[in-house]
Amino acid sequence: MYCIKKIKEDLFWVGGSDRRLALFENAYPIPKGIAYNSYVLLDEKTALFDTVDRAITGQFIENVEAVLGGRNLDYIFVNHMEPDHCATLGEMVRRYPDVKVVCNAKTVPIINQFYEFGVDDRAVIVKEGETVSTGRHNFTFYMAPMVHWPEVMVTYDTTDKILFSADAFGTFGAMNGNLFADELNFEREWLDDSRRYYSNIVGKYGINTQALLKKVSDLDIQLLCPLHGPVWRSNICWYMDKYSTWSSYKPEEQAVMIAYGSIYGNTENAVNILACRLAERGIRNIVMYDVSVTHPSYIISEAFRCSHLVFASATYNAGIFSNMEHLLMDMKAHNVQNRTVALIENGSWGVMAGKKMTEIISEMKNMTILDQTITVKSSLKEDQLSEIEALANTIADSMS
Ligand SMILES: Cc1cc2nc3c(=O)[nH]c(=O)nc-3n(C[C@H](O)[C@H](O)[C@H](O)COP(=O)(O)O)c2cc1C
Repeated sequence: MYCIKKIKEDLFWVGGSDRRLALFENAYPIPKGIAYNSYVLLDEKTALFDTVDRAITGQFIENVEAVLGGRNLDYIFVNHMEPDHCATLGEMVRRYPDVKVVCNAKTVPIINQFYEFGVDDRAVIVKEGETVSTGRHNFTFYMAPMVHWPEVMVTYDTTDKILFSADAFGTFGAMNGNLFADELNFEREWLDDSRRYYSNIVGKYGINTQALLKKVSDLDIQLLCPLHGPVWRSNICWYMDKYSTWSSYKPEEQAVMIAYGSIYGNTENAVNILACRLAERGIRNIVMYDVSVTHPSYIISEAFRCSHLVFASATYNAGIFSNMEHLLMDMKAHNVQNRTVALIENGSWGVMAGKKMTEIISEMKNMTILDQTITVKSSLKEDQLSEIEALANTIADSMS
């Protein structure tokens, strides 16, 4: 049976959710599932805004058919050609053989790479600022390269002030009946997953995201329709501000995140003591992660949130404990920058972790590494507690 939501008189959500998928992009855990949004407009011409992932094909086809109610599909607007949004494009073309595909020039070769149907004859190729009309509605296009593939564009409905924003403003999380963000406690229940989605999926492309935000900043947006997660009809500026902070790599909060890699527990013991000393200096809401337990996507997301990062690692085969090394390389790849960093290293015969961590972090932009790296030799001793106190003082001072 179809499962659709009416958004406006003539606009319907025809997407669906997957709560079985363990890893989004076969990389990122999604314990709360993922939604694939797609929208049908019933104007003088009918239009479909993007399609969905293969996993929900059956539901999607029923939804589109139900909304169209026997009408033909005239247009498919392709804002993004990643398979989680285009896997059912071929099937739509097969079912609606006269459909025109509205896309930009960069999209055409990608469609032809993924599909055999040959889009050239049916493509309506649009450029920045051009307009396509479906009757009452007029649509203008803004290119958003690398947010988060090169062909991405966003589509603005100048009639009803709706922005179809592709992957921008998306989030992990299945839709559980409430389609609109104002029906959810977004800040409490969704913001962390939204940040984790942005930082891991698009985070590398902050400059591109900033460019898109600039382009859409003058638009009157009454409705924000991303391809994942809830639809926004209020508080849109608040959410865009979050995107602005994340994409400019500014810390969202003055806060401390501690990540440690420990085999036998002595490095962990050192950061536990440091966290207690930080708390005594009035630092609240300290977060701490064991890099062997917590998936890096969560820690990267926290690095986008927090102003101060502490990395503590045992030495491992003359290098960094492997999970910590992986995390730091991942952070570098995601362009984490503008943070204050403190380091703790540990080893039993040739301590190398601090030097190696410094090398990786130094290659990241504008990272201030405090010159108070603490070296633990196997286990922390009484006479090193003053070093921990001193590091806690430095971190606390740099936060005020
Ligand atoms: C596989 C392996 C490789 C190690 N390689 C080194 C090394 O190259 N240099 C060193 O000083 N310690 C090395 N260690 C020892 C640990 O770094 C050291 O015991 C440290 O104190 C462990 O801290 P933890 O209690 O937080 O796990 C290695 C340990 C393991 C298990």
